Amino acid sequence: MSADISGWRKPVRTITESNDQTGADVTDDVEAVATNHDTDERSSTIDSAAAREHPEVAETVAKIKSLRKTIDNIDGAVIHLLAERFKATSQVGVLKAEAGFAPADYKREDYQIERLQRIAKDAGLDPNIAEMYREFVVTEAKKRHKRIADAGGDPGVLDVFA
Ligand SMILES: O=C(O)C(=O)C[C@]1(C(=O)O)C=C[C@@H](O)C=C1
Repeated sequence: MSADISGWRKPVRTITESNDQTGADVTDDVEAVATNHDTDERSSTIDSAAAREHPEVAETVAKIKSLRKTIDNIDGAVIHLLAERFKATSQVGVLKAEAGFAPADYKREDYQIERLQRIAKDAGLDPNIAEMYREFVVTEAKKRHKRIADAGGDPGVLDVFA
């Protein structure tokens, strides 16, 4: 069974391109600023074509493209780290199910919250982002613990267990 990720995608979007922006900032002067009318979110495709068509922003496009390489490297590393984290928590889920422990351990979670808040502040990261991350991974880990327990400790119920 493969994971159903359809819920993670944005629903069908009605996007219209607008070339008649009147605002003062650079993006408004650049063509192909599209607006998603479901969310009112504006979007600009920043690529080589944009740089060719708008030489006045070519330097900015080049800087963004360079930063995107770093962003892609970081995203790849984060996915690898998440894979290792979920492999470890799934093993914890099996051990908990076998021993009859509940999926959650709130004392452990309190320690994790305090620790990650401290690390985030030291690292110059908004602690709210650290908490959003923690809440996401721990909630998902507990859902998997429950699925394993409901299957009598069999991790085979998970889509991926390595
Ligand atoms: O450490 C545990 O007991 C786990 O089950 C792992 C984990 C986590 O994802 O870090 C998940 C659920 C618990 O409430 C606490 C922590």
